[in-house]
Amino acid sequence: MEWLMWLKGLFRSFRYAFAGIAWALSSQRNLRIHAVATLVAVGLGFVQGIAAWEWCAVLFCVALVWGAELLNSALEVLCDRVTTQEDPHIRRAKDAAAGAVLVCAIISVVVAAIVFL
Ligand SMILES: Nc1ncnc2c1ncn2[C@@H]1O[C@H](COP(=O)(O)OP(=O)(O)OP(=O)(O)O)[C@@H](O)[C@H]1O
Repeated sequence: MEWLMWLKGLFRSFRYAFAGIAWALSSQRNLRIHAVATLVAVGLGFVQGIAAWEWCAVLFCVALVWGAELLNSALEVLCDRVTTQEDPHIRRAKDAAAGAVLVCAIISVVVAAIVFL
């Protein structure tokens, strides 16, 4: 029955992860923008009948941006738990995390232009 406990633990960690995504989607405006961009990119992919390597590039960018935004959201929550007072360290941490999202988003726009235009 050890494998059953292992499976239960696995499903529990999936549930936590989905809860994190649901929370971020409901509270983070930028993630909802990424969700719309993802639907547009996947829709365009089907309409244009893009090649397998183009799907790989598009889906990699989708994962990159969603991952960066989710980590950015996690960091924002932690920062706000530390302090909501003006603090230069918090500002740098939040700005750097936002910068990571921006880099991923810019690269994704370039990849989308290469694949779809
Ligand atoms: N406690 C703080 N001390 C100093 N600067 C802060 C603090 N909290 C936020 N900031 C500044 O405000 C910016 C926006 O922070 P905020 O927590 O409002 O994120 P947000 O607007 O939800 O960002 P995002 O659009 O990336 O989700 C930060 O990048 C940082 O420059």
